[in-house]
Amino acid sequence: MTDNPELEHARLRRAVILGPVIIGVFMLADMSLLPPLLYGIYLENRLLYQLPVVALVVAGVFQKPVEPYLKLLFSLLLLWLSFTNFALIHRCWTQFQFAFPYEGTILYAFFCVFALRIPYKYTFFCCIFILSGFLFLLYSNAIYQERGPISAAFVAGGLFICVYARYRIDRTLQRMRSINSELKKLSTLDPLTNLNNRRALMQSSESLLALSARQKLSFSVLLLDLDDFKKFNDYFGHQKGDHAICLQADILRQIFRRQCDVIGRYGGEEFMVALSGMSEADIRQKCEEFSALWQHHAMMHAPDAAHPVMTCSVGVAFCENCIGEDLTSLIHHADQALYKVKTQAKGSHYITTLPEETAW
Ligand SMILES: Nc1nc2c(ncn2[C@@H]2O[C@H](COP(=O)(O)OP(=O)(O)OP(=O)(O)O)[C@@H](O)[C@H]2O)c(=O)[nH]1
Repeated sequence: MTDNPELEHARLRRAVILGPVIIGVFMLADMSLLPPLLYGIYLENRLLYQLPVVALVVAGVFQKPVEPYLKLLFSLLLLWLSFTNFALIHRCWTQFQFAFPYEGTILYAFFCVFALRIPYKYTFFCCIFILSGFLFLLYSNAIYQERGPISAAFVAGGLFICVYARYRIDRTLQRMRSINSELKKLSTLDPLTNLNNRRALMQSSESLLALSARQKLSFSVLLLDLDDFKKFNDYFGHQKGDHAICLQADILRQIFRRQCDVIGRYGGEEFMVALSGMSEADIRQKCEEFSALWQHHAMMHAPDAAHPVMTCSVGVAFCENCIGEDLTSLIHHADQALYKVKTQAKGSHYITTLPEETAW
């Protein structure tokens, strides 16, 4: 199982190419067993009815527009191969009283279901059709005579194994996928706020910085830290503290709405935002909107805090041209800017423009 659809598709192409090779090998084996009288109808069946369809399917697998229909295509291929095989068995019997072997039916099913990975539901319906076709063939002609019932049981058993094994494989894959996505979520999300955790935040910010440098866009790092949060926690308790942290996350989501904006929890009550392609004036406006939203919520603060309601300080490192900048140094500049706000005017913001020149 892989999450890479390109790799999966390449594997499928290799598997489907294997199909005609296997049919070719079986043709050689069949020809060595068949009475020469049957060569004509055998070759007609394989070369005129089966191989051209297999070749069409192989060609189809290499066409992008066919990709969404591959499951259906492989199911139709399985039905076609099985029923043309039944037609051959029928002709060999009615024209020459020769009981052509039926085992190929099971091999076609195994190949299409497991190598070409026809999903369980498609497999189920295909196998019902194939088994019905085989039973009809068997009981409308006395091809395998007294071995008829055991042949029917063999085909039914083979097809049942196909359906059941495919069902188990699909279920296991489904469970693995959901466990995988759960693990991915756990490894990238902060459980309290559902924002990026520090690891994911750093990764996404690094990618955004690289992209901004390539596209010659501006890049900014914002560090946001709730003011006097220790006092808030001490006065109202940790649960209320958690509530304030979640509100901070909600406010950040409301302010930084673009898909490319990276928001995450940097640690404790400190958050970080990485923005691309925004002017210094845009950033300033965002910081003001952010403070205004905290004012709007008017969350009561501890009596000994700097402000009567909860506020948040913001330190920003802004660079118009971020080619050659590295994230750690930008975070360091944002942290210094935040320190200035904390020591001089909690609840406001400070922007450090790189190369350095500062503005309140
Ligand atoms: N409730 C809660 N508190 C947290 C969490 N993470 C960190 N804290 C608290 O956040 C507080 C941070 O305190 P400080 O770093 O001293 O900062 P501060 O009190 O906000 O002071 P200034 O930053 O100078 O305004 C500590 O009391 C931590 O226990 C959390 O997930 N939940």
